[in-house]
Amino acid sequence: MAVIIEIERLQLYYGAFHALKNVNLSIPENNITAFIGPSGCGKSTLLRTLNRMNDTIQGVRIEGDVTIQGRNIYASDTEVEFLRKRVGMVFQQPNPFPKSIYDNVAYGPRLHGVTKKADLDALVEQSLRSASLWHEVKDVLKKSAWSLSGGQQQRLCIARALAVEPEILLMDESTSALDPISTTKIEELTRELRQKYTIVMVTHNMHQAARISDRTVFFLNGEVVEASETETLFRAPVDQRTEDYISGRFG
Ligand SMILES: Nc1ncnc2c1ncn2[C@@H]1O[C@H](COP(=O)(O)OP(=O)(O)OP(=O)(O)O)[C@@H](O)[C@H]1O
Repeated sequence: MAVIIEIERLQLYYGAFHALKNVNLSIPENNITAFIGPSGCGKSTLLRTLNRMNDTIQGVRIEGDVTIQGRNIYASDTEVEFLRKRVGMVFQQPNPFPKSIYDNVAYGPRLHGVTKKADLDALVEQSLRSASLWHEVKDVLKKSAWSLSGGQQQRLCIARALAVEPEILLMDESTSALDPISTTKIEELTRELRQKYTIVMVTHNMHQAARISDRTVFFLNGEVVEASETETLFRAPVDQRTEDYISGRFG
């Protein structure tokens, strides 16, 4: 399977605090990769290095390489705006803009220069369809995004991320604020999306990783302890620390 993201010798410091320690990881294309591990082990930090969201945090220092399709995203000539178009992100709390449903989805394409109404209409419909939301909102596109339920808002945020046609979608605990039915919908949607996108997700919920991911990476104290096929990691972990974590002995 083709590797789309290669992380090599990655170190990340928040000031004096060493948050990621020599991370080496290959992430395959059109797969769901889940990051699991106890609170504070560096899962979200690593996720944020993949679209340079840590750049906005003061005092962060990064060493090592992250390459996406062979290009080092920390090279000085990387256009961060373009990188974030290719690597979209969905957060823990649904965060639609205080705009209409339509304008939320059209926001990114407009920013990237799409102005024709017919083109925007097509992109909005296609993105909402991909996020399994079209049928619920097609007659109320002018309504405020804030009028939607939490689960619908999160699918709208997924549609908004997809509207700029990314290759990679980062999901940071994207279901943890949702009820079980909305969670199931997003899990099913994530499985569908992987046919077209590479998905990297952080989850607190081991069962969720086991249910939907293809590969799982277990972190502890800023280090990768074990990374393998999800089925293997949960059935026959190699490292004792992985075994202790997945069997609920800590975390
Ligand atoms: N902006 C920041 N400044 C300083 N330290 C930070 C910052 N963000 C995270 N950290 C620290 O880095 C470590 C890793 O945090 P991170 O949020 O990546 O962990 P996590 O595994 O995603 O945790 P959780 O599951 O609780 O979200 C933690 O010790 C955290 O306190």
